[in-house]
Amino acid sequence: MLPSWTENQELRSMSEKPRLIYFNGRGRMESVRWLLAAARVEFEEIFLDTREQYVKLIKDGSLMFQQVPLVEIDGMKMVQTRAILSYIAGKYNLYGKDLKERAFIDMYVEGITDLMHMILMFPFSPPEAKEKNLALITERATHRYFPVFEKALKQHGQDFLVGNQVSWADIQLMEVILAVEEKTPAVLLAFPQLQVTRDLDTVLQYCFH
Ligand SMILES: N[C@@H](CCC(=O)N[C@@H](CS)C(=O)NCC(=O)O)C(=O)O
Repeated sequence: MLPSWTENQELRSMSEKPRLIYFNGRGRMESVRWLLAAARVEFEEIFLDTREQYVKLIKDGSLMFQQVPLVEIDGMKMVQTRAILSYIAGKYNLYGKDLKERAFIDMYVEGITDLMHMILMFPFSPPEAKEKNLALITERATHRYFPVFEKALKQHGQDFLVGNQVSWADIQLMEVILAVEEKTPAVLLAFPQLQVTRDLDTVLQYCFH
């Protein structure tokens, strides 16, 4: 007899490709896709198209908090985006060389996540709040978040934020820069360092050398 879907999950071994289970959209899974791509890890995706598929995962006990993203990796069923990302960053040497570098990566990533959260929530804004919320994203990017990264890159004198190699923070930064630019195309005009980072070649050459 063929194993059930749940049993089948348990049979997946450490050597198999990570499997990403989420809705067919960027959302909270997009950073996981970016980070795995930066680490040159191939992955599989399952898109949840129906509520039944999602409810089945809950009934199977696959979703610790009844929420996705779910990532099956190294024999684990991981939920909570931050936990998933930090596992991948740690595993693939994208999480600094010591605790202090890690602390800076964490601070940068948390700041980026706060900005990204505003972008994720934007489509759910009621029509009358859209303009105001878009203006707030641009204002926060321009005055609170991007200046921090512009200064850090300038002072550091490297193409990456922490230490002397690419990290999780650089990958998340690229993702958020592109996401804000998608909404406000001229947003990088006052940030020359970030324009360099946005140029995929600059950071990704460290990932794909
Ligand atoms: N803290 C969680 C939040 C996950 C979350 O809110 N997921 C949404 C989809 S993006 C969800 O599953 N919502 C269903 C629910 O909360 O019942 C994470 O970062 O992964």
